[in-house]
Amino acid sequence: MATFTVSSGTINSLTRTLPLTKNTKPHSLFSLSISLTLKASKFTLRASSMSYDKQLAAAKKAASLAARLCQKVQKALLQADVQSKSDKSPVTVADYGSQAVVSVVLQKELDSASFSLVAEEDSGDLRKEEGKETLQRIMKLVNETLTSDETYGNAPLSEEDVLAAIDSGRSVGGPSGQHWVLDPIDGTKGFVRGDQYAIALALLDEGKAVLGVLACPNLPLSSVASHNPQDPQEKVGCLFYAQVGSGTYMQSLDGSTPIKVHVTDLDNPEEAAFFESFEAAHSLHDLSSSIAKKLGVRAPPVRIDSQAKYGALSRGDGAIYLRFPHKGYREKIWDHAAGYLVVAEAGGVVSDAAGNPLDFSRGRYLDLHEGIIVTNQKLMPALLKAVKESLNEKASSL
Ligand SMILES: Nc1ncnc2c1ncn2[C@@H]1O[C@H](COP(=O)(O)O)[C@@H](OP(=O)(O)O)[C@H]1O
Ligand SMILES: [Mg+2]
Ligand SMILES: [Mg+2]
Ligand SMILES: [Mg+2]
Repeated sequence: MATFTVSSGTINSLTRTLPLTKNTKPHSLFSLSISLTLKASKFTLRASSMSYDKQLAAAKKAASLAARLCQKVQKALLQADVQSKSDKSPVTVADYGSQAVVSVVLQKELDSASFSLVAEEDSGDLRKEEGKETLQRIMKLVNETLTSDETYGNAPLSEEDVLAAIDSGRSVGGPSGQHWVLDPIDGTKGFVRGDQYAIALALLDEGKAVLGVLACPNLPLSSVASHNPQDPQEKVGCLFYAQVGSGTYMQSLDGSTPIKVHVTDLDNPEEAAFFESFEAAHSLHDLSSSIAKKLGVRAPPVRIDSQAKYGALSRGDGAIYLRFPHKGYREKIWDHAAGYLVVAEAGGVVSDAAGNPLDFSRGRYLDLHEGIIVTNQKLMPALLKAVKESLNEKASSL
């Protein structure tokens, strides 16, 4: 016989919402409690037995193929002369191409009838007369990438197919059903400089992140701090992935055996290294420096682009990630959903500056208090205190 356990808190909170009167008989309360117990148990069983293995395999394949496309474009971009480097079109080609590849792969691998994708790019500019040449280049690149995987055979996509694949990313997401969330190139500025960038893909189910995949083509497999750029194994890039309740894993982008990763267990903030955006326009470096000073952090900040920061933190390269955008900026869900789950499943904590969890259920934007802070459970109380003090000082100096 199966035995069910349900916390008394669940029953208490359920009974609180029921209309109990003076006339409610003890035996009816008893049967009510039994029926609630069974209902709650059914829910628990369903939630814990939910597996996203099939979606995870599809997401890893999609992100790895998109990474292959981006690597090719970045290589050509870095070899180009100065004049064509200032031309923004290679970046555009890679952004759109990556989005098209991920969309096509997910729809080929999974049930396309219920497919919903919330993604950064749309095809508006490509449908204009001046976008025609760029669209041709994207189509060629997407077809080359897809046929490099033998399972997709030789059925090239038309321009219309590519446009439709990009536009499937127009979903508005929300609190019900399943939605994929994609940033086809996160860290565009890093991509252009030849630095870090990521293909970030997450799955939301009923508003919660349940899968997170980060392909980081320029992130070394060993720690950011200790890696040896001469070692060819260091050049293959990393793939992080997490499924809710199953931990976070990392493998090389060329498919090495995955290893389970965990955030640092450091409890002394003085020894912590902290990450922030490379771009000062994306995060207030002065504010993070004031927070780090309060915590006694000795090392200088590690500034890298994209959600590669979440990946690096999930394996303990650093202990803290601070992100404080300038006033008025609204964060988008594709800039954080995948990174959030990669860190959370590796034992870390991600919250806004007031300690609230991130809420991915409200559509394309995240509504936040001030900024995003990430660290392990031991350091979070001290970090929250330092953040609060620094924000108060900043407010009183205005
Ligand atoms: N003024 C701003 N403040 C904060 N974030 C910004 C910003 N302008 C752009 N961004 C976001 O910062 C992301 C890059 O983050 P990071 O600084 O960690 O590399 C960008 O993602 P894209 O490169 O996908 O557009 C973009 O969404
Ligand atoms: Mg982004
Ligand atoms: Mg992007
Ligand atoms: Mg962008």
